[in-house]
Amino acid sequence: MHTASLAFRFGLAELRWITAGLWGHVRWFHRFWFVVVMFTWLAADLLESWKPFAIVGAIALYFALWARFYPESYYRAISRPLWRRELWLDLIETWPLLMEECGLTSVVIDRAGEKHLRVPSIDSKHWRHNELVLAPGLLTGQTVEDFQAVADRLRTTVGATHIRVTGDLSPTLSFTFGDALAETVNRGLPDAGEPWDGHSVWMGVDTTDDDWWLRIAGTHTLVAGSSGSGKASLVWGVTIGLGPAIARGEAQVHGIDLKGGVELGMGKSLFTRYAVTPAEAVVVLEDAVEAMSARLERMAGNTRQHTASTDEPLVVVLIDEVAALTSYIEDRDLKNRARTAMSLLCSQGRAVGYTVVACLQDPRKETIPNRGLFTQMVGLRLRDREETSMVLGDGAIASGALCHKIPLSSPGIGYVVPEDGSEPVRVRAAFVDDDLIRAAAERFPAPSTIPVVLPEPTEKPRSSRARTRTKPDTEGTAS
Ligand SMILES: Nc1ncnc2c1ncn2[C@@H]1O[C@H](COP(=O)(O)OP(=O)(O)OP(=O)(O)O)[C@@H](O)[C@H]1O
Repeated sequence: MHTASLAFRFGLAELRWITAGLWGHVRWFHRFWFVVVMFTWLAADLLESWKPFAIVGAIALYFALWARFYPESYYRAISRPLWRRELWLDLIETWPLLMEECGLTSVVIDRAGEKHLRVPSIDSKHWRHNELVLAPGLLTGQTVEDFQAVADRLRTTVGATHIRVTGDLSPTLSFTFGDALAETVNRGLPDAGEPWDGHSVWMGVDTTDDDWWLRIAGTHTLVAGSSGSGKASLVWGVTIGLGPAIARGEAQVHGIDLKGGVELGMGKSLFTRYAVTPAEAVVVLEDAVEAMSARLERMAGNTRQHTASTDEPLVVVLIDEVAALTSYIEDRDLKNRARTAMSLLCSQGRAVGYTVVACLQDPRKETIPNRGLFTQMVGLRLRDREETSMVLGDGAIASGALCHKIPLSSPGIGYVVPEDGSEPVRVRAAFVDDDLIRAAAERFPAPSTIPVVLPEPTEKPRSSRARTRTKPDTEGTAS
């Protein structure tokens, strides 16, 4: 009895699915359902048979079953092309109105005094996953900036979730529909035997649902994001992504955690060097500068580009909350030494396999004076337009990289501006949980660690001012 009731409920659920599928088809074909019904009716009448209805019904049922049991192939073969076509037809129908409403048309008066509305043409169009990419032709006197200025109006009218307006001489409009980044992406443990290309690590997905690979070697990366924006996913994404290379000795990560070890402590064994205080951090940075200089000397005249190997590994200096080192500490000497060492690493380390990945919350010039030496920027959620501009630049904002518009509910989402200056890419970093960090630390420990040895405190030479102040005292004693 119980089994029969279960079977009945299962059958009912299936029937509901299939009916929904059939209804979906009726909706898809709503533009010409009348024609289908008329032709079927006509055929049935001519043949004096019910068979045409049965054939049309069977075809609809076939598609409904396909959608039910093979939804992915159905989506690729049927729903997506139909949806794209419908959207495109709507867009070209409303394009002149859209251009006019956004102030992108112009009026010309011919010799007879008649007014003619001129509308930017659509010179080309293609789809890239869920992105519709259009290349409108500019009217005389128009610039790409004219399109960038009304980007948000274009986006909302078209019904897209995001828009990027890029290009120097002519604009390219990329409308994103749906959000491939809406769902959290989870990171898994990399395969121990996974070969490493020596350059990049997998970090998550981009807006077209492609893999996002962050370049690490040959570039210095600054990650900026407000509190809770998901910087930890970046920090651990880089470290765990390099895990197999760390375990093989092809990469070393020197971890500097200026939150006192709260962030990096859990995966300590992944780091070849590990520092939690400003004094230790400065030792790590200065030692890295020294080793980098030695490598520079070794490479001079032999090769111009470093290749990561077990003899000469890629060294990633990973700094969480870098402002605590370059700005917030009171010890001026440490602050200046840290700034100098970071500047040297950033200006000379790229070609010889020394690279810096630094995270911070506040991207102002005062907190990170050597910001300009970072060649690759990742902007997560930021507080305002000004902060976005500081991290990614005004050009990226105009192209649609709006870090200050990333909602609080989307940690890990951000924009990357690669060092080649190409267009900003919207990305979502894969989420890393504590269990994964522990598992990675266990599976990919650094083959050797180098302890951070603080120099013995030396007595400071007394300044002339100090001497002046003590003089009356001495004199007083003498008298
Ligand atoms: N990539 C991600 N996908 C989904 N959720 C995430 C992601 N990264 C982080 N989160 C969630 O957001 C919360 C805050 O993230 P995280 O600790 O990384 O922020 P943060 O920028 O490092 O903040 P703070 O600077 O204050 O330490 C986490 O507890 C986690 O639940």
